[in-house]
Amino acid sequence: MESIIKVNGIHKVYKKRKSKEVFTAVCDVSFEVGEGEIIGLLGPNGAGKTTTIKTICGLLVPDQGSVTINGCDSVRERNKALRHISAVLEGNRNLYWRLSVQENLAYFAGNRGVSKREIRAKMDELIATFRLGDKKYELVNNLSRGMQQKLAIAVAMLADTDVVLLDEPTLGLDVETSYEVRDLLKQIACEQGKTIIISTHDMAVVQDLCERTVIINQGSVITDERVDSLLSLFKTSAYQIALKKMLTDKQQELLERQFPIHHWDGLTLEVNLDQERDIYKLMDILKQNETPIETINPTEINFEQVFRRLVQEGAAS
Ligand SMILES: Nc1ncnc2c1ncn2[C@@H]1O[C@H](COP(=O)(O)OP(=O)(O)OP(=O)(O)O)[C@@H](O)[C@H]1O
Repeated sequence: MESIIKVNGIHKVYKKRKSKEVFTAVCDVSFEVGEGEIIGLLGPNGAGKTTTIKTICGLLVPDQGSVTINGCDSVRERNKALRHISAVLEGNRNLYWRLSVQENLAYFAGNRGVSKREIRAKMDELIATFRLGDKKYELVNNLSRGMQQKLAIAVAMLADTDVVLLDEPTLGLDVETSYEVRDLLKQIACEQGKTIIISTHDMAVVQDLCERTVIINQGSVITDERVDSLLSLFKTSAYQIALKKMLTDKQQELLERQFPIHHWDGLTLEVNLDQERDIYKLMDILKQNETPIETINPTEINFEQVFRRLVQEGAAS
């Protein structure tokens, strides 16, 4: 697959104006994205996701390294590179709140070079796709956060670029709207073959939409893997154990020190184990503590657990 985005060892340092302190936000980040690929850019708060996205879309200039979009350098050939990109940064803030849905679309269509002949058809198509028909004349200010977010994504689709960058597209949305936005993104990705980078904390978005994930922690890439391989890598090692009696705090602490227990719920605990033999070790400890096991079941691991584990391992190494 041809790579349309190449991020080559980018490094970004922020300098605080007053104290002159420097802070390395991103350090030697490299990854590539193939044409039509959807990747999830993940990481805990402050990991460097937004800095990476802003560097890709030319809003920040890296201190070292480079980004190329379709072979164009994002600094030296900025305008040429940016022609390929649309971005939704910080959600609905890129909209005019005192204009209606339709007026926003018309304004941004003109702004992004959609020809006068095409504007009407393009607006109608996006209003239908994003199910904004009954809000067409509503001021953005009066829309719900979910509607505003849908409009922000629709605006990003106006220019019909090959690459779409989405920073936290489902942030602050209720479950239902989050599903709807996910479905719309899936539709756009499948039907239009766009290359999409989604920066998010929402693991369901990654599991549902992305083929691959680049995980950043403390400014560096810790994983660049297909989502399905990450899931199967950890699959067999997740267990749910139901106990017949509660553990004392001390026993619980002892177990937590030895095993990556990610969930306690009264008599049930969920644990991810590196090797099958660790389950016997854990059973042994429970037996020594005279805590009988009611049931023990391998569980289907979800992407959230995979992510947490990778970040914890990264922090520990
Ligand atoms: N303009 C700035 N000046 C100084 N430090 C900054 C600036 N912007 C970001 N940082 C710092 O750089 C680090 C990376 O920030 P960034 O916004 O890229 O992280 P993020 O992964 O997007 O975080 P979040 O998920 O919380 O949005 C953070 O520690 C942040 O405080």
